[in-house]
Amino acid sequence: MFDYRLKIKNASQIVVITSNKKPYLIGKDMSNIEIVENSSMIVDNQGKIIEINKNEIIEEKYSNSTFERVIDCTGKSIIPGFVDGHTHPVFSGDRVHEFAMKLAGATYLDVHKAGGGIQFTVQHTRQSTEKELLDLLLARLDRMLKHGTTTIEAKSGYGLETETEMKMLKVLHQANKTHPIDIVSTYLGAHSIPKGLTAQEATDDIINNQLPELKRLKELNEISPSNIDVFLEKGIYEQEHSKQILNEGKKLGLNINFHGDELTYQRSGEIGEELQALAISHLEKVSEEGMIAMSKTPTFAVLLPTTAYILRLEVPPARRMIELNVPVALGSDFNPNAHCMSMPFVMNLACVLMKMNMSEALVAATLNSAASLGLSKSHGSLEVGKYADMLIINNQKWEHIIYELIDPPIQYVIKNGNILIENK
Ligand SMILES: N=CN[C@@H](CCC(=O)O)C(=O)O
Ligand SMILES: [Zn+2]
Repeated sequence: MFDYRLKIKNASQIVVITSNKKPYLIGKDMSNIEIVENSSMIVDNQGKIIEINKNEIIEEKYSNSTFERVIDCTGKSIIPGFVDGHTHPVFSGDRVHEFAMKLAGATYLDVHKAGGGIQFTVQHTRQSTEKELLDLLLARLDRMLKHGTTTIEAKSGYGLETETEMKMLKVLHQANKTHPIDIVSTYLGAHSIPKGLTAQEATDDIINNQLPELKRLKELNEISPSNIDVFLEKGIYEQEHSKQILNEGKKLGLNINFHGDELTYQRSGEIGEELQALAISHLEKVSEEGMIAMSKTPTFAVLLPTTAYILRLEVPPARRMIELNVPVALGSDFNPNAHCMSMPFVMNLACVLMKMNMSEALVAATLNSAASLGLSKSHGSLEVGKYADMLIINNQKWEHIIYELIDPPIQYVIKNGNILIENK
């Protein structure tokens, strides 16, 4: 047995984000991240950071200690592992044919109304076994890890009835036990109105059938959802039904974390404050009042620049949100519509399309996305007592993770102090 699991030495920069246990950053603080230069780090045998300090101090203090692994980070920089705040990774069947339709001019709702989109994925996912879905998910998690993601939020939502929704939550529960990526799961039975039902009938099914089964299986420890979600949208779950569903979930102890104001303005920010939502995703069409409401709760804005990019939509007003002190997080929105598993690409889009600066994008993809999942006590920054989830970048300057498009220089992916990916 070694004294410690890992020593990182001689890093040009360790981007700790913050060192005073702030649960998340807002406003100008998002641009002032903390970086410790010419530094080293010690990780204990539980995978937690016990010290980050200047090279000389660590060398002297731990000169008689033994380490399972030592990595010389001369000329390299270190950032926290990414926390992807919004994904839909459990599904079968791809939708590459719809990508062609959209390139030819079809909108998301055109495809949806023609029976494609979510409905297409629902048909395929209902037919897949738990094992098939788990295998697909594990392969996707491996790909996310290669891009530096160490924690994700992940939704159900391609079942729209009790059996398949619970199957998806079971798959997420199993994957969380077997895969190194930490998964925070979200119940999204209200992702679309199932074929043949009205919105009222679908709402009743969720409240009377799906949520009671969710409660039962959660008590049996077969599933572990932390959040409840709805797709609050015109012609899908509109305001009254969304509020009813979210409130029922809240009664079961789930955090409210929903899709809002994506294609049309639906008072999402205002509803978020009313229901004390933890997070709202998308927000392309949010109002000024909605943003002010979100800053009060506070409710995290989980922004998904891949959606606007793929669907050629307006981007959400990230700059105004930051000015108004709304806590801003980022997610890949990985799903069969926006097939993106790369948080470096998401951060690049956030900078180029939404005009965030690189520090803001990094905070949004680490500490703030962890906080949007209630995890920032243990994840999202490199602070003493937190898990050593981090990426070693093969460059002295951490910004290369955003600047180098497509193939950024991630040399190591480390989770709980264990080296999971080591590139030459
Ligand atoms: N907008 C709703 N849900 C997903 C898309 C899901 C799908 O098209 O399969 C999203 O966040 O973009
Ligand atoms: Zn989504």
